[in-house]
Amino acid sequence: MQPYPTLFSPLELGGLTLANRVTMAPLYLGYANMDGLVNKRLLEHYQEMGASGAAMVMVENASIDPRGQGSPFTMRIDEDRFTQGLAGLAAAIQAGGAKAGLQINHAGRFAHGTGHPLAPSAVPLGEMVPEALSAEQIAGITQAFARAARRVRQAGFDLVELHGGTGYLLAQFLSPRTNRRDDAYGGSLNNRLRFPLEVIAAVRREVGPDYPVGYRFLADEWLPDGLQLSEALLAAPRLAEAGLAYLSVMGGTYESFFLPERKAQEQEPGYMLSLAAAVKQAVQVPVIAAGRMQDPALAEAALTEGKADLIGLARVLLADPQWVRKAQEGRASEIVGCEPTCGLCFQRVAKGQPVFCSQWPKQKREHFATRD
Ligand SMILES: Cc1cc2nc3c(=O)[nH]c(=O)nc-3n(C[C@H](O)[C@H](O)[C@H](O)COP(=O)(O)O)c2cc1C
Repeated sequence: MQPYPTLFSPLELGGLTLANRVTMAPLYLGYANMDGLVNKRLLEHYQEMGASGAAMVMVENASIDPRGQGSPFTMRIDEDRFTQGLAGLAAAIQAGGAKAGLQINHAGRFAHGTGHPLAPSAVPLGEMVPEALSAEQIAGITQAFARAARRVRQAGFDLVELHGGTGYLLAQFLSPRTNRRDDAYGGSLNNRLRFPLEVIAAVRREVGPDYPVGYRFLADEWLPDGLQLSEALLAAPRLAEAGLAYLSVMGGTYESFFLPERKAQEQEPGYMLSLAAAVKQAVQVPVIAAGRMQDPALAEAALTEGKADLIGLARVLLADPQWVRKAQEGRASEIVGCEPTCGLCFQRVAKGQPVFCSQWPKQKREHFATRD
């Protein structure tokens, strides 16, 4: 008998039929070269993820604007010339049987590079003071999101996801901490929602009414003066009703991840599940819960208890690409776990090195460890 019947039951998501409730959550790995193009390493990795048995694979964030690129090794989707390579990535995932999605992003104040990053307001980040966006620049970025979403569709992906998590630009507008504007884009929650809602509307116009648009949603910044869950629960239905296929819930930003109390929390199984459960109560669309959903029994319970509709696996699936098959075949005890105290993937991202997992066999680690 199937030990996790709900986990392996199908789900309708924005018009797509997913074979089960497992999705690969986006995981930036720094595999692109500085040209932002899809390369062999990316194809190889995502082909493996597409064949993992997960019903959907959401490819890590790709940059919609050179001034919004998270790192020099982030994939780009800000010009038509990137579409062809991305089409290969979509096909590689779909060849394994999974639905393929691509996450698109503007990193705002967390963008890398020289000069001033752009942000809703000039709120310092350490020594760096970002440049507050003008209304014209906001309109330009909104259009860049829409054009990027069109390229996602043209590349053959089944859906697009807007990155409103990790404290990137969409989240920066929603946050009372990073959005101190006194125009129509700042102040009240209504005003702080304006930019994300305009982006969703522009993307919808560009991709059409039937193409699924998902949203990575930061439900709590986990910072005293940041966006709190109580306010996020008012924002979530507004975003969802603007035409989203789902909300993929997360907590924390680059400014909270490394606080000692948050580090301990991040090592707990299902550490973002309570956020997903709260958001699920507030919206009508499906909700994805990620965050050390290592144990298939925990994933099954999250679904049967109505805390989430889909389970997102990021490091969990990276550590063991056989997770889905092992769970499905009653071999959960054989799953190779992501080690909670390891942090190697974060460390390599921070150093600009391509990520490998400490749990991988030596040959695979060496294969992915060096840039072409
Ligand atoms: C190295 C690394 C890169 C990540 N990159 C992204 C990303 O590009 N987009 C995103 O929405 N989340 C990203 N995340 C967050 C994951 O999607 C996920 O929410 C989180 O890692 C918890 O799930 P897990 O315990 O299965 O890894 C990243 C996380 C890590 C550790």
